[in-house]
Order: sequence, then C-alpha cells, then structure tokens
Amino acid sequence: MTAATRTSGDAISVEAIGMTMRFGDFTALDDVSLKIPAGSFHVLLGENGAGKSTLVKCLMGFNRATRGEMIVDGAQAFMTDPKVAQSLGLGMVYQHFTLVPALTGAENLVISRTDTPSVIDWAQEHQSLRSFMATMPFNVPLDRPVSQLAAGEKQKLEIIKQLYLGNRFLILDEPTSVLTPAEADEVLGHIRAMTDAGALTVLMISHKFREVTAFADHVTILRHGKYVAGGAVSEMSVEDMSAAMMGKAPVHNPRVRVDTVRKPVLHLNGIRAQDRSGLNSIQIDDVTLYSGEVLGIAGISGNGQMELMEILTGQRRLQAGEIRANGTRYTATRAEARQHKIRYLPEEPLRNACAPKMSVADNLAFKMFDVRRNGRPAFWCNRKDMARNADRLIAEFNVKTTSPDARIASLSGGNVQRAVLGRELTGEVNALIISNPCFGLDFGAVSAIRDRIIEARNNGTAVLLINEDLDEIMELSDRILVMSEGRIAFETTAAAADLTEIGQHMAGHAA
Ligand SMILES: Nc1ncnc2c1ncn2[C@@H]1O[C@H](COP(=O)(O)OP(=O)(O)OP(=O)(O)O)[C@@H](O)[C@H]1O
Repeated sequence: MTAATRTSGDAISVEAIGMTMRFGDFTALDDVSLKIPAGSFHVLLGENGAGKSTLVKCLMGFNRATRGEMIVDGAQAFMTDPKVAQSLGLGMVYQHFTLVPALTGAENLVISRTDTPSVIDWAQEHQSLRSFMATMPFNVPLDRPVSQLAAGEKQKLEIIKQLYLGNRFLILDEPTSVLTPAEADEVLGHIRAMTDAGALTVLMISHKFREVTAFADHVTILRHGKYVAGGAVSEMSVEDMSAAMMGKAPVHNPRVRVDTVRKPVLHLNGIRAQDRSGLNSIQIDDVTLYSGEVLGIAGISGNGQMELMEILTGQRRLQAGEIRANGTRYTATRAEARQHKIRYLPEEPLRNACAPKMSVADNLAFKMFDVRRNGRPAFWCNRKDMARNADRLIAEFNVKTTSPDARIASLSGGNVQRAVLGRELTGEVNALIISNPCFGLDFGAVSAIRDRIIEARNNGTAVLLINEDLDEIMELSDRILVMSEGRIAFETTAAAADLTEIGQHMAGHAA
C-alpha cells in the first residue's frame, strides 16, 4: 500500500525513546524521550540551538539518530530514511512554502504522490480531489496557480497536501512565520479542530507563546539538547515555559526611546523596477529615511518587500529614479556603503550574508578584514584582530557555537542570525536596513535583537525595518509604511497606527 492510497483517517501516535544525536564530539540531542498520543497537539519549545530541528529530523529519518528508538502507532519503527516516515504516515510542513508556484493546487497535489501515473486522467483526478476536499475542514481554491494564492492559503494547501498523501502525524516547523496573525489563528484553529476530532496528531515547533497557550495541549521543552520540562499546557504559565527554555526567569527591560535630532539619511525618489516575476512593477515615489527613527515597512509577503531590499542593496536594476544617501547619488556598492556607513541585514543570512563553508570567525570579520584600525586599506589579514573580534561578538551576542573555528553553516538558524547582526552592528552605523530580523529566533534572542535595534536608533542610526511580522513593526517603529502590490499604499505614525486599518491596506482592501 502506498501512502497515497492509505485510507485510514485516524490520527497516529508517535513515541521517541532516548533519542541521541552526536555530530563528531558534539551531542546535539541527549537522551530525549517524548510521547505524543494520537490526536494531541504537542509543541516543541527551546531556544535557538536547543536541538528541536535535530530531534524532528531524527523522527522523520533525515538524521540517523546515534541512539534511540521510535514507536509509531504502537509498533517499533526504524527511521532509516524519510521515505520510511512517509510510508508510516508521518509528514512535515516547513516554514517556507514547497509548492510549485506556476502549477495549480490540484496539479501540485497530484504530482506530489509517489504513485502518480505517467499519463494522468485529469477528469478522474479532479473528481477524486473534489471528494477528498469535501472531507477537509478548510477549503483552498485548487484551480488557480499557487503563485496567485495568499500566504494563508498556501500554508493551508501545504497542510492539505500532507493529508492528501495520507499523513496523519504532522510536524509543523514554525508554520505561521509567514502568515498575518489573523491567518495564523485561522490555520491553527482548523488544525486544532482536526486533532480534537482524532483525525490528526501534531508536533509543532514554535517560538510564539501566544500560539502555544491558545492551540496546543502538551509541550516539551529542550535546552542544550536535553529534555528540561514538559506537560499539559494548561498547567504551565508562560513564565514557567520561558524559564525552562532559558534556564532562568526572563528579564523584561522596557525599551526606552530617546528623542534625537533627525536629518534625512536615505531618500528614494521616483523608483521604478520590475518585480521578480517580471510582470509587475515596483513603484516607490518618495520615501525618506531619517536618522534616529525606525521606519517600518509592513506588508504581506510577496508584495514587493524582497525587491525593495534588492533595490536598496544594489541587486535589482532600476528602470527609473534614484536613491540618495546624505544628498549624493547612491548605488549601494561596497565602497559607497562603507563611505556612508550603511549596513544590511538581509533575510536568510546564511544564504545571503555569509560564506557558509567558512568559519564563524571569518564570517564575523567580513567588515574588517581588509581595513586597518586607522581605516586605511589592509593588504593582509590580521588573524589576531580577527580572533579577538570573533571572541567579543560571540560573547556579546550570545552566539552558541562549539568554537569560533566551526563552520558557520553548522550553527542553528538563530545563532547564524545573531552572528550576522553582531557583525553588522559593529562600529558607527548611519543606516541599518533590515529584513525580518527575528524570523525563526527564540524568545530571548528576539528580545535581545529588538533591544539592539532600539539602541541603534537611540544612537542616531536610521533604521529601515522591512517586516512581515506586524507585531514587531508595531513594537519597534516610529513611522509605518504599508507596501501592497509593489507600492507604498499607506503611511502612519506609530502613535496613530490602527491595526485594523493597517491590515486592510496590507490586504489591499482599504477604501
Ligand atoms: N549537521 C550538523 N553538524 C554539526 N552540528 C550540528 C549539525 N546540525 C545541528 N548541529 C548543532 O546542533 C545544535 C542543535 O541545533 P538545532 O538546529 O537542532 O537547534 P534548534 O533548536 O532547531 O535551533 P533553531 O531554533 O535556531 O532552529 C546546534 O548547536 C547546532 O549547531
């Protein structure tokens, strides 16, 4: 029987016993056990680097655990390969979408099966898809190309795909990171209804306590690769959970903003460029970024924010218009960025701002290896200075790495983010252009990074914050612009900001 033809609609139970995963001398997962009964909604919490991804990769057969046993629906299972997990009904939904954008939902579903025939009888497939969708708790249009679906619909389709494949135990890896709060609540609400109905079991990795308390029934907390706490969500407070994650009670420092004298630092004027599809245009008529402010750019993913970041980093050709930095024309070359002290923190820093095969120390030295302390060009690398710089930033930004000489790609996602932020905030910074800085970061890291952004702003840095997380935009910004369909659709001060109004402009529904 292939996964695609499995007919049972019942939730699957999963138990892991003594899961251990070593990478060389380093133990990323140390004797962790967890029991997830059929029909429960279980959350896995832990700081960046705690071992969450390592554990789920062992459960799904992407990692061959060094030690440990797994029991699926009461029978011992040997996860030697992801195909074994799939054949037993275990599936995974990732943070980022995996659907093919140019194909319709129906085409995506049919080609994802392992038993798709070489000649597809579409009339029959559409008929059986209609019957299948009638059993689903939520609907998604299957006749449109996935590229035309909203983020919430895409994430629902990712989940539907797993259910269509017959999977009844789903691992959700931060499934709401790309959704608006309303979309997140809708998707998680439907999932919770399925677990309550006994049709699905869920293990979700999340950093959002709100989602844990609102939707999950049980929680397991990891710290430094070990199990540290767990139990019924109803019996644990957010303080208990965060204290277990961090090994101490959280400290909340109110972020104090100081008034600064503002002057224009960057000006975008009459910008015209193509978007990624080449079909639509990005049009930014007149935006000025001032020193000592955080200017938030809100918007649903895919409305031109990525292209704006590319324009600001000189990676997207302008058809018209210009950027001026401190009054002079700016094309974002490395020399210009250095001269104007403009720094960038792109999304997915491992891919966009690191050399993955190089060490943590080398990556931390990218801003200084070819400059002497007096600011003049250096002709050879000062290894001692680079090592000192790495030690300082690793300590200051709490980067968890086995050593400064470890490859940066071996760090967990959150720790790569901290390392790059540390590097970019070193020295005098006139403008900081950031995209989704806290994506995938744990509670402690989010708070630390938000503190750093406000600290930079208070010191006079002009911060442009492109962010899909509206809560973060509201918390950090002085002024907010909403991007929709490649244009600036709305502007407000943070003081006057109204969430509903911003949401309407984000969705393109505003009057
Ligand atoms: N292939 C690997 N080789 C060496 N070390 C690794 C490898 N994969 C993970 N690690 C290490 O194992 C530890 C746990 O990483 P893991 O990715 O499981 O953390 P996580 O809890 O998922 O973190 P995050 O929230 O940042 O994604 C980290 O210290 C990481 O550097």
